[in-house]
Amino acid sequence: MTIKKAMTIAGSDSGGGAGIQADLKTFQELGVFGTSSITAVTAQNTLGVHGVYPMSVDAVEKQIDAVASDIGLDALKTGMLFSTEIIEAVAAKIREHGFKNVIVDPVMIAKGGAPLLQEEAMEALKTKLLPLALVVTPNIPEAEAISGMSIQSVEDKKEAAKAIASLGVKHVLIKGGHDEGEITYDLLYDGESFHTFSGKRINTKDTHGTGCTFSAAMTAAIAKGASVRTAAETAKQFIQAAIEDGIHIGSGHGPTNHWAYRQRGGC
Ligand SMILES: Nc1ncnc2c1ncn2[C@@H]1O[C@H](COP(=O)(O)OP(=O)(O)O)[C@@H](O)[C@H]1O
Ligand SMILES: Cc1ncc(COP(=O)(O)O)c(N)n1
Repeated sequence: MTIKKAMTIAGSDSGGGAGIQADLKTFQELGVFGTSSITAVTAQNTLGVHGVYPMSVDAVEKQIDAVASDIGLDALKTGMLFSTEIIEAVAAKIREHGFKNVIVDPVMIAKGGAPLLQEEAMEALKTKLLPLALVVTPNIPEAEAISGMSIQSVEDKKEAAKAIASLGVKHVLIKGGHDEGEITYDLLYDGESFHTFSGKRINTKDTHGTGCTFSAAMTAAIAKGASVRTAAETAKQFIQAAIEDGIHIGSGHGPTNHWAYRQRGGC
């Protein structure tokens, strides 16, 4: 049996619901061996972010090199990258090692409002990292920030997806968690056509780490050889199960249930 491998380059969430922790749990549940390069340590729980401690560029680079030179990877995702320097270092390492299946989750702000990406780092994200990505998975505020457009309708979402694709990323998946309505719609643009993934919106406050979990599930599926579209379908099912079968941890915005998808028979 050949084990497929995925790497996450992201921040650590001490509360276990988002960041590196969410990514590794998701990789594990989908049968993929997970590795990591930690970009920042956050002191975080379900009530919010209590501290952000970025790693040095050297530490981020060495973690990537250590994994690449020995273990290798079939896909990699990025999450919280925090600064221009870290983004530039990660982009350079992606090019140096020739990593192909790169999924960028452009994490900017935690649900409680704490910044996880410095404002001035947006330019490096757009010009250095996105051109190397197979997929980028912004939520609606992130898609607005990257495209510079306001998103009020499905047509706006499509225009924003096209604008983001023009930065050089092959697939744009705009997540619909921040929309309103009984159904969530996630929109995938592959440079030619649009495809929508929908699910029942769950009325819950426990959505901490949904974006990280979604992009990690896509990364695991792509590591196993799925197309971007099939990977998005898997990720949608994974996150739907994880939100529906909530585990109610902590007194604020709790994490989702990473076991749920496999317990329902997915793998
Ligand atoms: N309340 C909810 N019920 C069902 N699905 C949700 C809910 N909130 C978010 N999702 C789904 O979770 C995934 C992450 O979405 P989103 O919340 O937009 O990302 P982020 O965590 O990056 O802000 C998407 O597939 C979205 O449709
Ligand atoms: C270390 C870290 N990375 C990412 C997020 C975003 O979480 P979400 O997926 O809920 O937007 C977070 N809160 N903390």
